[in-house]
Amino acid sequence: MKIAVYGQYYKDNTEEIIDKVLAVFDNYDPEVAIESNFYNVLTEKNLLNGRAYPVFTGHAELNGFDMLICIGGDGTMLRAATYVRDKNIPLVGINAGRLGFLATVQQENIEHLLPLIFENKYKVSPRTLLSLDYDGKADNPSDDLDFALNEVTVSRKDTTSMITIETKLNGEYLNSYWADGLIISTPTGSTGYSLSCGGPVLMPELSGFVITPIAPHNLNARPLVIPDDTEIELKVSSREEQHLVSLDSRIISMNVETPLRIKKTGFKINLVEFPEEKFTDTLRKKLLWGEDKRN
Ligand SMILES: NC(=O)c1ccc[n+]([C@@H]2O[C@H](COP(=O)([O-])OP(=O)(O)OC[C@H]3O[C@@H](n4cnc5c(N)ncnc54)[C@H](O)[C@@H]3O)[C@@H](O)[C@H]2O)c1
Ligand SMILES: Nc1ncnc2c1ncn2[C@@H]1O[C@H](COP(=O)(O)OP(=O)(O)OP(=O)(O)O)[C@@H](O)[C@H]1O
Repeated sequence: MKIAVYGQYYKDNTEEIIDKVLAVFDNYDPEVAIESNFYNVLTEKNLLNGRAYPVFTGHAELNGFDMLICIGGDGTMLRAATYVRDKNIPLVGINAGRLGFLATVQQENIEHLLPLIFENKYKVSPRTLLSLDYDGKADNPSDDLDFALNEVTVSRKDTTSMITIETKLNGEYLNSYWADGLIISTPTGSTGYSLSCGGPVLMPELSGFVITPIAPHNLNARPLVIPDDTEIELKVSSREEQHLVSLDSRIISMNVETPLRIKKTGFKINLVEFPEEKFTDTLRKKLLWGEDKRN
């Protein structure tokens, strides 16, 4: 089995996590490669116990891998998705962060859950992504910035004034939101930013997106669930010349009045799901649905 390992940060608890992961590797003897920046950190801190591994630097070098193990929080998982892209490599997250909604393996469960990967005792949960297109995109040097696992968001820039977001679905006018911004969320992203703005939680396998306004002053505007084969067009007008567009954690400035075309990508990201860490378990544990004392 060929395993890629990705992480962004070094913290005090990294050593303990790496020790546990390496112990599982020792038992199952996979071929391992580590993302080069993370590898440098791990070797500098002497966390690999003198072992050497091949490195990878980007998406193109991940051909032939069977799994990407991501060590970090949800932000690191979102970044890891930019390495996997359309390669169909299952992605599993070891939560070194705070919430870890997408990174479902807790530190204390590494020895128990990671072996299940090698014993083929896991499922994959295919996740729909959103793509962004606009005239002039090819001139933008950041080619990472054209898809999102969580959401595409437009928001105001350099102003406290609201922006107006003209929204069309499959070419037909829906609404002009007068708001701080607008979120187009995937089912995966429905538990992230969209949820904070009053959006519904979508089950991961649902074929839908959510359009959630951020603090709309049209008080009747509510989050809307749409079929995921819809092509969404947004056009922002503002007192400023630019507004922001974000795809998950990544953000760019965009000239106002630029038509933004958003639709489902032609590929999915396969998140690993273990029998005892299903989406509904994560909902209860991470969003604390089970914490109401009356339950
Ligand atoms: N007000 C908000 O709730 C808000 C604002 C901005 C961004 N976000 C979310 O943060 C994401 C980017 O992450 P970051 O690490 O760069 O920002 P960050 O450091 O501000 O972390 C955002 C928080 O959102 C959680 N999160 C991310 N994706 C999630 C998901 N699919 N389900 C449940 N929780 C999730 C993370 O665990 C983290 O605690 C965005 O894609 C967006 O969903 C949320
Ligand atoms: N490899 C790692 N080793 C130890 N700690 C880590 C590692 N990666 C991330 N962390 C911890 O997790 C924090 C958050 O990580 P990350 O940005 O990936 O997630 P996040 O989006 O903030 O979400 P979450 O709420 O799940 O932590 C980091 O600041 C750090 O404290």
